Amino acid sequence: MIGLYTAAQLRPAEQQLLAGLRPDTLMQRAATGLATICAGLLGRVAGARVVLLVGSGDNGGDALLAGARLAARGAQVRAVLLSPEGAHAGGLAALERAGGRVVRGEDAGFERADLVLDGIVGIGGSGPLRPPAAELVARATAGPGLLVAVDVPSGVAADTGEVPGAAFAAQHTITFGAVKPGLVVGAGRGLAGTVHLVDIGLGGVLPAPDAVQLTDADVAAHLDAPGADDDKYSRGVVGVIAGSATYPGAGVLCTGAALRTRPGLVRYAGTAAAGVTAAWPEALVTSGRPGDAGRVQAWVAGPGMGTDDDALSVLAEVLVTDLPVVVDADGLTLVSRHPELVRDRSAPTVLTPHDREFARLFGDVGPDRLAAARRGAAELGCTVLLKGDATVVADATGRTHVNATGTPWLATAGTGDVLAGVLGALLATGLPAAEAAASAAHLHGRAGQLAAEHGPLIAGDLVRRLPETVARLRGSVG
Ligand SMILES: NC(=O)C1=CN([C@@H]2O[C@H](COP(=O)(O)OP(=O)(O)OC[C@H]3O[C@@H](n4cnc5c(N)ncnc54)[C@H](OP(=O)(O)O)[C@@H]3O)[C@@H](O)[C@H]2O)[C@@H](O)CC1
Ligand SMILES: [K+]
Repeated sequence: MIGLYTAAQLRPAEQQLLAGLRPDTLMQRAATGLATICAGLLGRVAGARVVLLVGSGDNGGDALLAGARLAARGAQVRAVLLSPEGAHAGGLAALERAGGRVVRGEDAGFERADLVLDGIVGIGGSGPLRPPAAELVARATAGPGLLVAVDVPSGVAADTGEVPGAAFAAQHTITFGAVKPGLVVGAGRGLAGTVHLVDIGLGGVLPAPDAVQLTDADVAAHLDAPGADDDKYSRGVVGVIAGSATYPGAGVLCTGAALRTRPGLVRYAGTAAAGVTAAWPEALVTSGRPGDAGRVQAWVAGPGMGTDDDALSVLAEVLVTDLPVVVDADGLTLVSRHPELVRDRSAPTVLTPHDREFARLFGDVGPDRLAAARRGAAELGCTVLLKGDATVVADATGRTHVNATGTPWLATAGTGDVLAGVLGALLATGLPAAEAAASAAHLHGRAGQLAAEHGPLIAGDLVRRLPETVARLRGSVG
């Protein structure tokens, strides 16, 4: 698991660690890591042209100290100071001792730079990047140099990923102590590039993280192979309510995804029964009501089920049970009209909205996607899986996951139906709702990445690739 930490969590941890150390120890560690990674990115340091963008806080100090190390190895380092009187004195002295130069913006030589290091603002930033900084960023990023952000790309809110104005669009972000949420979620994710974490020794003093990202190993732990004592019932039976006689596709995809994730038993109830059974003879189907389907351990309800009164009564029948339920797509539209169906439940419910569905349920998502998912989960006492470039899962206690897998190719019809089926299969095994939802998002993203290796993908490709995805995840942990 990778912990994500806000500035308010990091600062006291840094102070606690510093209590037993020389005051500049952490900055020196940060700068050493920064210079080492920049050197690796440059390949050849001697003669490389490096430009530093330097704000007046410690973020600028990091850039200056790393620049000094690169200059000492023969790089031609120029520093542009946004506020000459405020620049970090120790960093400036070190840079000049190593042969680096302070220049005006117009003399920076951005057009010939090999690497631009953004030390304008880090976790101390607030609000949109001010005009002088924004203008410098625009000029620096128009050149050919590799764009590397120190700790956080300037203009990105470290805690949330909000980007309220201009920002440094980094190809790499070298971050210190812990990954910040803003590097992996929301608009900030798209500006951070590849994130490199430099250990500055905070490990023993960090509190519980603000949010976490699952790794392949975390998810593989939930995908164990059947044991000798397992039968088709003990693996968790999923019930699927999706699709219709006219549009059976959602039922076919959702049922297939559930079968391909945990091939135990999948029951289908609804008017797409004939289409589902034609595609998946392994599923047990009924064209009747959910109550006619037989016993299940979890329900998935919603994809393509419609939003009329019949659909509402079917959804209500499932939501009054004391079983875990995933509500997706049309089911979410119905819940937005009847939130009490979810609020009154005591068994776990997972809602899986995209932004427009979320807005109908809880109001606009806004720029802080972590806060939005938590707000929705608290409001209805459920787990919210907010789909996006980086899907966010929050439960009613505020525990939050940010998904780390996926590909833009997943933005195609039917992939949500597949995710719902995967999630239902994991929920039916008895996993807590938040773990099931976060693991499903991870697995779905990995299936998308695998399918995309073979060219443009459609939702059915995800279903086909699920067994291999599961095998790879399990294989990755030996
Ligand atoms: N703490 C530690 O132990 C360690 C910390 N480390 C490093 O320190 C960094 C945090 O340093 P920090 O606290 O000095 O804040 P920082 O990010 O440099 O920002 C302050 C500057 O930004 C400016 N500014 C603000 N908003 C702005 C805007 N919208 N647009 C433009 N400017 C804006 C603000 O200007 P002012 O408001 O003062 O005029 C001030 O100049 C952290 O990210 C990491 O890199 C590492 O070395 C590891 C050890
Ligand atoms: K920065």
